[in-house]
Amino acid sequence: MGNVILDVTDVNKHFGGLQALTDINLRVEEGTVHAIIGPNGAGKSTFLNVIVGRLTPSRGRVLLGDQVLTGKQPHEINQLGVARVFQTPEIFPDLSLLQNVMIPAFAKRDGQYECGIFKSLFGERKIREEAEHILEDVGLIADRDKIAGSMSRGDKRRLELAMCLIQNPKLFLLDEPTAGMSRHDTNRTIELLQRIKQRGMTKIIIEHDMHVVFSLADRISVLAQGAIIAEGTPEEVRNNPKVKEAYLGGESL
Ligand SMILES: Nc1ncnc2c1ncn2[C@@H]1O[C@H](COP(=O)(O)OP(=O)(O)OP(=O)(O)O)[C@@H](O)[C@H]1O
Repeated sequence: MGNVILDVTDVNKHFGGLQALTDINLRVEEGTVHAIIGPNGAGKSTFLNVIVGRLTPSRGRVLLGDQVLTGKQPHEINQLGVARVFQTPEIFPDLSLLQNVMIPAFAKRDGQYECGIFKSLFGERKIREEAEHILEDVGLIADRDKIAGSMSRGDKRRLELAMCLIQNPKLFLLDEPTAGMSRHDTNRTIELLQRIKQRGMTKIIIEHDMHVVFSLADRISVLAQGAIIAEGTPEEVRNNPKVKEAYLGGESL
């Protein structure tokens, strides 16, 4: 294995009596796309929430490079280079698309969202140019002055991708990036993610759509009832009988 960027050791999470994650061990190699799949309620979102600091594990440790993430606040983890797109896009609905993409760049420069935009305008032009470049990349440049809240759901999700990309994260977490999208928008998003894959950004992607998973993933981990039941290349996972069993009692992927 090359450089490990994310190293998860023995992570457990319970909610009261419910064991949502059991002894999760996962290593993600720098520059790869690692998919996490599994039936509804398997623990996928819980796992992402542990990585980004929204949930504290009951036991275990998460490292980004040599930095310990466990116990840090979400904004601290974000500052260390972890960005995430959510199932429901988290955007600033009253601002333009361009402003939406510029804000995380100011926040990264100034250390926090709250005061970033009001701080010195030094570097603003550079940030604007970068934001425009990224809007072009995600196919939204023609709409840069539109109000974000007025865009379609698919466009909002692409906007949120752009807001993460401008941070140039070390690790990019995508929670069902194509959920609710038309086939056309899904394919555009796959193309976009393939393009950004070439830049070498490490990604973890949670996805139910196997077309998306098999188009993008270098490796796949399969979660079922809070435990990893299989891990390997897409071909290995596709042919694993335990995985077929976890999905609807043997139906093939
Ligand atoms: N905050 C919480 N409090 C209590 N139980 C929770 C909480 N969050 C998740 N759970 C439970 O933990 C289990 C794992 O949920 P999680 O949302 O991580 O699964 P998932 O694999 O992401 O599912 P889906 O594919 O449906 O999004 C479920 O049984 C869920 O009900």
